[in-house]
Amino acid sequence: MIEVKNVVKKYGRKSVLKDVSFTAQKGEVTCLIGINGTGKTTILNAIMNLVPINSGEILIDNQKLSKESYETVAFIPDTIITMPSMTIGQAMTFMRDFYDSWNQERADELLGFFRLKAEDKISSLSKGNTAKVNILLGLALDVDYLLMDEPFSGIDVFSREEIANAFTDYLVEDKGVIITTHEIGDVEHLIDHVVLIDEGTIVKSFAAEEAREEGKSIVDIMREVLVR
Ligand SMILES: Nc1ncnc2c1ncn2[C@@H]1O[C@H](COP(=O)(O)OP(=O)(O)OP(=O)(O)O)[C@@H](O)[C@H]1O
Repeated sequence: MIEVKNVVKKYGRKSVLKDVSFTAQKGEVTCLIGINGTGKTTILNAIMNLVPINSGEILIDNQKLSKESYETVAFIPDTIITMPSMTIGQAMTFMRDFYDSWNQERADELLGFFRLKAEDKISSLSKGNTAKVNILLGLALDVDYLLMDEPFSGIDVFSREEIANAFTDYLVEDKGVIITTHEIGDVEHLIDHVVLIDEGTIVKSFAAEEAREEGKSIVDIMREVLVR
């Protein structure tokens, strides 16, 4: 379980995260949802210790952040994470050489699943295929937790569906996944837990199943909570 407890982050005098607390369980997809600039990326950066926090605590499986706890987490930002001059195959080889947790069999499977070609150069890929490569590189790591910043942003509906299918497939297995998004629409069926964030504050946190049982979509609840 990843526990974010009472996290405060300021840039200068501006509070970007104001007492943020939530948990993300293994085996579940937790989605941080909020409009642009509301603090979602900052939360992922804080979990990865890429930005220092002012106060609060982040625990991964009850452990404070350490070299060991990081080996159980992979972070996929919303930008190209390998050298654009590489081919997909070269990027996979790079990852294999660099990470002990690289799972070549799963990587090959994902390549087929996303219908990507190993010989294609990363710089020549469409936005959707670039996102798929990022996701492939993250999902091929045998880690317990996967953090993904805006994996569906700006991607056409067909690619979004393919990516969503990878999440519901055995490929994600029992990983704990945290994704951020501002466009929930057609991917809401793959989400287990929703954390709504507005201006650096968690305004609601709920199981997606609860909403479904009440006959509401996540978008309905977002409207109720965020539109004032
Ligand atoms: N390095 C920085 N210095 C100053 N302010 C920053 C810095 N990084 C982020 N911010 C501010 O923190 C706030 C939250 O940014 P963050 O990127 O976490 O939001 P977000 O919800 O991920 O937005 P988006 O959906 O646009 O990616 C924004 O107001 C942003 O301008």
